[in-house]
Amino acid sequence: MVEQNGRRVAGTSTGYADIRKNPLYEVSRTAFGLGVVLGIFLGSLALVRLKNFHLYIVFLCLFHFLEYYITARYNPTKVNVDSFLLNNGVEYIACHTLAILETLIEYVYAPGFKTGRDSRVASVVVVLGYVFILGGQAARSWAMVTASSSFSHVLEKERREDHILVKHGIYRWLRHPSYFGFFWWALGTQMVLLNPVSFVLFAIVLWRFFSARIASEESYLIEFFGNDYVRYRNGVPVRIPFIK
Ligand SMILES: C[S@@+](CC[C@H](N)C(=O)[O-])C[C@H]1O[C@@H](n2cnc3c(N)ncnc32)[C@H](O)[C@@H]1O
Repeated sequence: MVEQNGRRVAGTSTGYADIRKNPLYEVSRTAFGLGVVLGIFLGSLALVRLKNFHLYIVFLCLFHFLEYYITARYNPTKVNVDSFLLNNGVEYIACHTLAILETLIEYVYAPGFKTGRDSRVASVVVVLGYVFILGGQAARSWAMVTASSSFSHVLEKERREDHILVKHGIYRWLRHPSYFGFFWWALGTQMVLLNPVSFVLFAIVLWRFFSARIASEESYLIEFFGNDYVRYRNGVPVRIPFIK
């Protein structure tokens, strides 16, 4: 934290964003685009039957906006246009495209099922889905704020000077809170959409991804922090099923 015009500003304590990696026209265009899509889907909510689909798009826009915003605010030296995570790999785009297709196709053939009005079980799944989305987003954002300059969207393979082992805040209860948040957030999106096929697909793709990612991330963290990290790893769970 540093003082700026009498205000405590968290982000600037670690330096300034590199303007060359954050072309203003591109950042403003992307943020504007996300805002427009969010506005259209939120604004038309009252007019449509498929409300959960509209809310899914709203939460998707909010997620991508927050990825950039929190990085810019709390980790400014690492922020760049990719921090929106809109280019989050082919699998990510394919999964969301399939999820949208599944929603629309099933809506055509089983509109009652898709709107969740057919059964009590469906209503419970949808409510639980919103809990996962909100809880997952909160965990991810909180992790990014807590870890600040130790957080990076790209896996660090060499230790930087300002990289400290984070064990406080949400990291006290969860070893990989941003992955935990993303995992449950993404499953929550498929629950509110009542997408059985995409739910299974998301679970498999995300589990495989995070299982491999955590294994390689932890081998670097042990290299960086030695026994401190081993002790931390032994005491704090991940809370993604079947990942120790
Ligand atoms: C995308 S961030 C994810 C952080 C963490 N895995 C999580 O889910 O909140 C990846 C970077 O965070 C760093 N990292 C992960 N856990 C850390 C911790 N407890 N303290 C400091 N850095 C950590 C890794 O070195 C990696 O470069």
